Amino acid sequence: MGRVVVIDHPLAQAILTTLRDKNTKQIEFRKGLVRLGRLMGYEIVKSMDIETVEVETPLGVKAKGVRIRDLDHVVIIQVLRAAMPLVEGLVKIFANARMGVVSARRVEESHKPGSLDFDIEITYVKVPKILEDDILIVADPMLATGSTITSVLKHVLKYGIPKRTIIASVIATKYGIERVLRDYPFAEIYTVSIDPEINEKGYIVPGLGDAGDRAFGGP
Ligand SMILES: O=P(O)(O)OC[C@H]1O[C@H](OP(=O)(O)OP(=O)(O)O)[C@H](O)[C@@H]1O
Ligand SMILES: O=c1cc[nH]c(=O)[nH]1
Ligand SMILES: [Mg+2]
Repeated sequence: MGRVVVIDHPLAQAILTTLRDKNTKQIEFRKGLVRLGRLMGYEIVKSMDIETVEVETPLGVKAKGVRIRDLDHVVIIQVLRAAMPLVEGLVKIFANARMGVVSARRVEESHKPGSLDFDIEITYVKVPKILEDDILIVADPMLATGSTITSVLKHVLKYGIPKRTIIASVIATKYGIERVLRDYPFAEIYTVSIDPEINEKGYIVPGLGDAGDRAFGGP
């Protein structure tokens, strides 16, 4: 069942503020995305099923604890290229995840007057088999028009239907979210902010600029 989670933890909001700042340089920008990936991982874990277990400590006594079974069933897909640092953070939490990549590009020339949407060129897809117990996390820091993520999901879900489908984004828009949930009503969108606008070039406003260019130093 679809839902939207805005991570309002002050640390996440502070890191996002650094990312938005035009004076933040490449290395700090990438580090910020890594840190947000880790925080997003914590937030996603909060929604996972937990079972109670018992272990024996070196003192020979029993201690009650928990096990998060879902941690063994995570599949992470990174959308090249801007998702790479975000995924570096996510795998610190989901160390055992099976992983895949999709290379997607917004075709800037496809932007038509009167429509926000872009055609998406997908040039490489490598996705592991997705099983019914899996939690699928598709990472892409920017969810602007939703053109990219809807195209990516179309490809990825051919590899199997998971128990949950999570989009891990940093900034989303209302337009993009509605588009994703219209096509994939079961999707769960995690984000740090929902920004109010998309400009005529398809950039989120106020946004943070071009995430790929800022993380990797140019187009
Ligand atoms: O919701 P949308 O309107 O589709 O926009 C979001 C996409 O735009 C950017 O990709 P871009 O094509 O710039 O590739 P890059 O990550 O390599 O820079 C970003 O990384 C998202 O994938
Ligand atoms: O604002 C935006 C929109 C899409 N992709 C980006 O990198 N930034
Ligand atoms: Mg880009």
